[in-house]
Amino acid sequence: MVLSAASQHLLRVSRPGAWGQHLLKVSRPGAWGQHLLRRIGSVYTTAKGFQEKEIREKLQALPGGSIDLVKQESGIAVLTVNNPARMNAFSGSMMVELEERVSQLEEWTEGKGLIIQGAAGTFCSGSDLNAVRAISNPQDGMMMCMFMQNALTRLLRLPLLSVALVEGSALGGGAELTTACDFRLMAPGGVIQFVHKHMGLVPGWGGAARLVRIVGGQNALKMLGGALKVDPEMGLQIGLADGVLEGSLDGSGANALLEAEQWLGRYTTGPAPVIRAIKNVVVSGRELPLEVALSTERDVFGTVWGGPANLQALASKAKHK
Ligand SMILES: CC[C@H](C(=O)O)C(=O)SCCNC(=O)CCNC(=O)[C@H](O)C(C)(C)COP(=O)(O)OP(=O)(O)OC[C@H]1O[C@@H](n2cnc3c(N)ncnc32)[C@H](O)[C@@H]1OP(=O)(O)O
Repeated sequence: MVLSAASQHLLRVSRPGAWGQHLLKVSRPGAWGQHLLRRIGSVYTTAKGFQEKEIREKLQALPGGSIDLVKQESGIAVLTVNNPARMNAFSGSMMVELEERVSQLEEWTEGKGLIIQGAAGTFCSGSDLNAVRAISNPQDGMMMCMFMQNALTRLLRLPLLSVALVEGSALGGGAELTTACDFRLMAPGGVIQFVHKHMGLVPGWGGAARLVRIVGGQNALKMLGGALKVDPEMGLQIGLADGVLEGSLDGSGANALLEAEQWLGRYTTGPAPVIRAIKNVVVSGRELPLEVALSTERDVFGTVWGGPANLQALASKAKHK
């Protein structure tokens, strides 16, 4: 089997066994998520021609809106794409803020889940077209593309179970953002649409690569080639949507967010180290070559075997003579 350069790199970086010694020294299972991210690292680095400092400064100079993050005691964080005057389109500074929020979440060792929503009852209409015009030259466009691919890849790799709560429109880069979550929940009337063809584009934030892995090549081709408007019914049918919400009775987003938290709660109830370990073994199974994934799974197993949750479960299930 011919391994890609990336897989060969991964095998070198994470040769089976090497992680075992290192990970067994890792005291806090939560730290494992950071370890995995560090060892796999960002997709693009300076060594690969990515001039992060320069593009970050250029994006920062394109203001508007915000990316708001609330980390709750429950272990579920809520990230809000907040630019309602522009249908929550991403300004340049919002792209920088997204990366900063991902960094905060990478350091949040008590976290178990993440819900991403848009402000004012709509999700996100992609890049702010005004910002896009300001960086429409090839060099800046490629750097923005790499900046967002790095941020969204790290988002999907977080040791948190993540949900995109799609109310209203998720268009272009907004559609791509939904694919950087583990799950998508759609509210009645919600639409996910890869409008890139209408812009003379293809996805650039990694949305095509992730979409193929979610819905398969044929469905991805139809969605991109036809710029299909995926509603909740179609989303369920093709596997893009993992659930459809009852919807807000009063039109506010509050009920939808509560519904999404209740849905996510089915999968995040339990000790944070165990929930985070579950996401980590799925990330490695999803992204790493089999033998590396197996040894990674063993290493993660080693961080919870005999841990507080395991010992407590054993004690409670011990057969009392
Ligand atoms: C790799 C990602 C890719 C890239 O970076 O190249 C992109 O994401 S490109 C952007 C792709 N997104 C779009 O093409 C969506 C553009 N917006 C729309 O189609 C509509 O606005 C829609 C369907 C989201 C909402 O339509 P509606 O009629 O309900 O509202 P308006 O169109 O009147 O929008 C209200 C207000 O928001 C402004 N707006 C909406 N989307 C954007 C955007 N992406 N960039 C900048 N501004 C946006 C719109 O201009 C209106 O502003 P106003 O000042 O009131 O005219």
